[in-house]
Amino acid sequence: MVKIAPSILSADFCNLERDIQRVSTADWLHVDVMDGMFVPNISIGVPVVQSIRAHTDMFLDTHLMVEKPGRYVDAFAKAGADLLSIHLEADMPPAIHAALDRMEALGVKKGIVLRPITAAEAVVPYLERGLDLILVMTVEPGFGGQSFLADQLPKISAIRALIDRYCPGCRLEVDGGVNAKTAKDCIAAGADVLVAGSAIYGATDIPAAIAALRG
Ligand SMILES: O=C(CO)[C@H](O)[C@H](O)COP(=O)(O)O
Repeated sequence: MVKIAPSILSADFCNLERDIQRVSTADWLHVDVMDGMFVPNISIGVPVVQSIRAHTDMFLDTHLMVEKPGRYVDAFAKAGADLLSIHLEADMPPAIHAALDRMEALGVKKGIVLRPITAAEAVVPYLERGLDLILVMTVEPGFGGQSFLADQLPKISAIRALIDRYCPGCRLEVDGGVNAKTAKDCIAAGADVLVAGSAIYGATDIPAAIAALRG
């Protein structure tokens, strides 16, 4: 069953509670945290996640686009994130493993993320530790509203094969430029969680847009 995760990066931050309610037919809420260092944009941080948690029961799928993400695992877990995903490019492998260990200790679900430049094989050292999610970026992280990078589809297929073999139960998420058309390609390649910002918040009929993404 494919899960749809609207990205609140495309919401109106002055009306965030309203915009979260508007996507209540979706499965997860995707929260993009950007530090202005790992990516050239700054979005939201711990206090906003804490406020969101107080206003919704939706699963908070929290994507940390920050350098040295291990520094923030405790704070986001305490704020109420259900899942934290961290970029493999954001620190050295021992520090990534330590951050994942910490998520496990805190009882928060754990994920890893790949920028478009990072090869599928980079996930291999993490597979047997029982990840909850692998996120493949299909745009350069940092901004919503970009075009889907179709050259990432073979990577999605390759990671699907690795998950099926070594990490069953791990979700495979795609983020960036996902719309009703590209969603079909992502699902065909093996994705089972789709993040979408513009395609959902830019639609006049949001429940219909969410249904269209499900296929
Ligand atoms: O992580 C992101 C950007 O770094 C966003 O979640 C992503 O780009 C979603 O926006 P859109 O669907 O408009 O492409």
